[in-house]
Amino acid sequence: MAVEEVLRLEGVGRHYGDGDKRLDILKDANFTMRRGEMIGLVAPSGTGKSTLLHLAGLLERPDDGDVIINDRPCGTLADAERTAIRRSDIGFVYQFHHLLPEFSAIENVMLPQMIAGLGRKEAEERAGQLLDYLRVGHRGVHRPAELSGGEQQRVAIARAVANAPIILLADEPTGNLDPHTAHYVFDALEALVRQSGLAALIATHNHELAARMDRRVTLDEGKIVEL
Ligand SMILES: Nc1ncnc2c1ncn2[C@@H]1O[C@H](COP(=O)(O)OP(=O)(O)OP(=O)(O)O)[C@@H](O)[C@H]1O
Repeated sequence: MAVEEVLRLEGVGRHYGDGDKRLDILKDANFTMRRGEMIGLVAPSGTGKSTLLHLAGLLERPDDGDVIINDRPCGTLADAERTAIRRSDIGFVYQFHHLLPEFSAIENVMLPQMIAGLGRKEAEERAGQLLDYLRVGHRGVHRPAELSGGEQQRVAIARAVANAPIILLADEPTGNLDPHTAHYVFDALEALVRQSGLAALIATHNHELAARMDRRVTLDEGKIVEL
């Protein structure tokens, strides 16, 4: 694997159900993502975008082939090892923020760092910097319910990168926002990805946002195809 490659799907197959009910979502799917790349995943509903993100993020295992992260084949690793790689190397952003409602914005960004072993002071400092960078620092003491949709998503992005992952996987991160806010949140996400050198795979139905990414891929009969 070339040095800058951070993620590779090699001959990945994934199906649900068996017999008459078998649904092949991915079939011999191949894909490579390099450091610093921002890739749009644009495909019709139900074709397997979330499945692909779950496989790439080690939340699901492929039925065939392998997912290789930073040179490490992950398909047959034990659950504990997959969880460790997921925690250190991968950040997730979803359509809905999934922030913990009983914690403040800054605490939501501190928690993954403290779970990873960082002290409270250091975690708070990094969380504050990230929230400032995403222009939501002034809302740090507020709980998610007190924030706007765009602010909630910016906090969720800060949380996703809190442990400095190498890969960011996002499933419709602006899908729940009005067009203006979607652009604003995407601007913040893009700036962060560009500044940190992360590799990002972002599923979106928004063609304008997809056009701003370095590459676009789609799913076609179980294959990952460049657009
Ligand atoms: N656990 C499961 N068991 C059976 N079928 C499933 C399961 N998970 C997903 N599917 C099916 O696999 C297909 C792909 O689902 P997936 O959620 O990956 O699509 P998607 O492209 O992300 O869709 P959307 O854009 O609507 O979110 C769908 O037809 C879905 O119904």
